[in-house]
Amino acid sequence: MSLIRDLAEQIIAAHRNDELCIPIPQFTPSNPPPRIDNEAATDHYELAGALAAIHMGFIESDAKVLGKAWSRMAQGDGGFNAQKWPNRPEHFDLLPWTRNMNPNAFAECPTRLGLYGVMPDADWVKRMVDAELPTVQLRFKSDDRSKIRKQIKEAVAASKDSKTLLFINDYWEQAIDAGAYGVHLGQEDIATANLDQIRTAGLRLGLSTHGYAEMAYADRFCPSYIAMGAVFPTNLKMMPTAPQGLGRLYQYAKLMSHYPLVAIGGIDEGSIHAVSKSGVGSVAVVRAITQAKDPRAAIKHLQELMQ
Ligand SMILES: Cc1ncc(COP(=O)(O)OP(=O)(O)O)c(N)n1
Ligand SMILES: Cc1ncsc1CCOP(=O)(O)O
Ligand SMILES: [Mg+2]
Repeated sequence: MSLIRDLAEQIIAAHRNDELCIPIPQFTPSNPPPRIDNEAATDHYELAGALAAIHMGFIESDAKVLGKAWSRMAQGDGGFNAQKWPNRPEHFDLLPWTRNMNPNAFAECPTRLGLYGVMPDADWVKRMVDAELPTVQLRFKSDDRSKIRKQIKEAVAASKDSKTLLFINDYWEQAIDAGAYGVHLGQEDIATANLDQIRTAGLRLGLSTHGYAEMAYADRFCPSYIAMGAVFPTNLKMMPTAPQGLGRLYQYAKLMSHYPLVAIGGIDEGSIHAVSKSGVGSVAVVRAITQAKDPRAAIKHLQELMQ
């Protein structure tokens, strides 16, 4: 175990200043780190990579995926180098083929979806279409099926013959019926949605991810875009992981650069420039638009800052 600990310490030391670590509670005998050596790990690098990741504040599922990535990277390079960080699709065993060669790929969408407004109702969607926002999502939450249908119908009508691409959050069946451009689903939503139906209907599919394990899982579906977040704290949604921060976002964007990417969560005028520099082609915001004194002016400013 001491060799593994030594390798893990080298990784942590090499990446201390990369903004990949997020604060985690101090591990103590009564609060021990998750065990990462209890499965059939194939080599020291896998265990060391996972151990380092746990101590850098990655959740257990991400640490396991990272451990395997460290192992593949060391094998591919013919040796271990703590200064590197796994960031290539083959390190994470992502699909080897391109979208064009994958019969199960979802319909393509632009690589750069630009400023992406996630809006609470169809009236907000209309305002965004009028402001010529390139991408908008209707994220209307309700248990009332007729209200949902009406909201989706209005939002689709507003975006028809416009410059705006409209994604519908969650309600994939109604989105197909209404002829929306695309659907956005979270990881839990994938379990219950009929993805074949969405694909066959030709709708684009965006998937949420919150870390390495979810990105690797999302890749199996070859969605139209992958959303990554929350980058910063947000009070609009309970997130399954801590805010990921810019350091991780930059690594995620490098790894998934063959997909159209969307960054989301707590992004505002103060951060959108740095977020865009990660390489994502789109930045999704809620409050930066809906809580702005002048939403149109905010959109213009946010778009300028994204350049
Ligand atoms: C662009 C974008 N990214 C992430 C989400 C969140 O989706 P999900 O995890 O399914 O959560 P809900 O939005 O359904 O509460 C999103 N909507 N859009
Ligand atoms: C829907 C959603 N999914 C991840 S973060 C988020 C909300 C983002 O809202 P804001 O941009 O106001 O932080
Ligand atoms: Mg959802």
